[in-house]
Amino acid sequence: MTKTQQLARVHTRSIDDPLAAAIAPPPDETPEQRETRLAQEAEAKRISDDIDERIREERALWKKKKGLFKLLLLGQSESGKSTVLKNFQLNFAPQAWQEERISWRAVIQLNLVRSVNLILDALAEELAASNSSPSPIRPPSAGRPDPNSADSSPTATEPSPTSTSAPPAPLAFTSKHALLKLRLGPLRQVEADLKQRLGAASSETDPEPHSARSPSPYGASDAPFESTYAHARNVRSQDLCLRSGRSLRDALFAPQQEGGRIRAASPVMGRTGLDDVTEIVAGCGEDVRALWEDEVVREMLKRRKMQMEESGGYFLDDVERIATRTYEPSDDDVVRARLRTLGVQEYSLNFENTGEYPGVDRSISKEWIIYDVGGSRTSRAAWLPYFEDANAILFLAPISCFDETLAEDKRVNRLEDSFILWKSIVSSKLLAKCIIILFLNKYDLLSKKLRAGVRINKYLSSYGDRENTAPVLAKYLHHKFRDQHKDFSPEPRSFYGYVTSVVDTKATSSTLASVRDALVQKHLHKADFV
Ligand SMILES: Nc1nc2c(ncn2[C@@H]2O[C@H](COP(=O)(O)OP(=O)(O)OP(=O)(O)O)[C@@H](O)[C@H]2O)c(=O)[nH]1
Ligand SMILES: [Mg+2]
Repeated sequence: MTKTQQLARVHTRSIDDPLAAAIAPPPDETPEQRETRLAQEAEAKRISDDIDERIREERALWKKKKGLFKLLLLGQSESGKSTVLKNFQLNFAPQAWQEERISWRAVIQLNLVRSVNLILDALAEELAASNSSPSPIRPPSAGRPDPNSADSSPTATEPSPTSTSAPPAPLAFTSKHALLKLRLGPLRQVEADLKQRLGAASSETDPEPHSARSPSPYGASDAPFESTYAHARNVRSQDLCLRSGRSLRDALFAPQQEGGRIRAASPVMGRTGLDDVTEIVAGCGEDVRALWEDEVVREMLKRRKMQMEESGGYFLDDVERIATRTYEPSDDDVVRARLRTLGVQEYSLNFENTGEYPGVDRSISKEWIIYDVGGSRTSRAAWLPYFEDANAILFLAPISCFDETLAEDKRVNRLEDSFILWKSIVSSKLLAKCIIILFLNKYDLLSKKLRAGVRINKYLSSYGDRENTAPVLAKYLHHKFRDQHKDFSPEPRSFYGYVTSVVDTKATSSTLASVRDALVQKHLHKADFV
């Protein structure tokens, strides 16, 4: 057959066969175009093979996971779920923990910088207000003590704002404060760049759309999953997806989402690279310390009720250690670092160097799957699909929050929200066979708050005139949660309740050891009888 006859046959076939026609190269293709086309086809095939391979891997993993012990961490946002996950790794997979510790540096830097910028925002407002008032800012030497010198305090020469009912004296800002604000200006760009690098999880909240709210926070149903489930269409897709990670870093550092596709957190930053960030933060260390230790700034924060020490990712007291060029996070830093969880994060915990339980299936004693979830109200619809498969639930109720409201809905008291969630979990038929463990968390913050004079019965009238102390409130709440567990569980089951401060890694270590023992024993016991 001649070349012309061959071409004619190809042409005829392509007319007969629309698929062949669609994929046939253009008749007038140049050698360069052909090269580009072949390269594109090879790349498309590589991507397709990759996807097939990933599907095969996922299937194999899923088969393997079917027999594994699955623990679900549940509770409202900022209750301490991810902190518990970190404690699990610190205790039971220390080698993996050490390998990943350094990756937390950017999160800790962001936590520190975010706190500084919050203070600077407040300072900027105050300075703008005092500039427009009749008594403008004074230079530090204008007859007033330097607020930074050890033996002087602006409040020492002024009546205390709380001692009389008269309006408090204006805050004694000086040009030093304006200068600090100016010199710490670069931290705004650092915050923006770190946020860009770490993705959506690095922003604290996304408020619920008003349209998703009923007049009462939970409507008539009293079931947080159902009411939020109904609003699932309003939820951003990233709040509903599962991200699995074999490492803690993968599980906690949520990748960014773009048009439904997951993109790994970019190693390339905005205007400042990671080393530049460390450099800038180190350069600002001295000024951050001066700002944080300044008496006028402290008074300003007090008047504005900004309790920096109680917010997640509090590192201001550690600025001297963190704002250095050679900073490496300690175990405690990583445990205290705050990064919001988006969607559901799957983490596979391989117990290193821990004793086997004699006669116990290796899958229960050596490897668990832990699901860490985003706790904000809009994220809760994503929990439901994991209920069916869960062997155990660890529920966190932060008990220091009796006088606080949810970040996503200021009308809802946080303790009340925890009770409603707890009730719906213990009464869920899907979870009837699940072992449920309760952590009454943030006991350290509760003690601090009560020592500072906050009255419990002002927020919790049922508390009556019981002693206004942390042990008494913890016991009171323990009984309340236990009673709900007893009254609403679809079938009788044991109650495990612990009072915890999960940022205290030493105390948490022994709690987790007994939790693990209880879970393994209970799981086996149940397996014998089903
Ligand atoms: N002082 C103190 N801080 C705690 C305790 N538990 C958690 N925290 C801090 O509270 C913040 C929130 O904790 P996370 O573990 O991130 O909370 P979460 O439940 O995972 O929150 P979401 O991911 O938003 O659902 C972090 O900065 C923790 O360090 C505690 O017992 N005491
Ligand atoms: Mg979390």
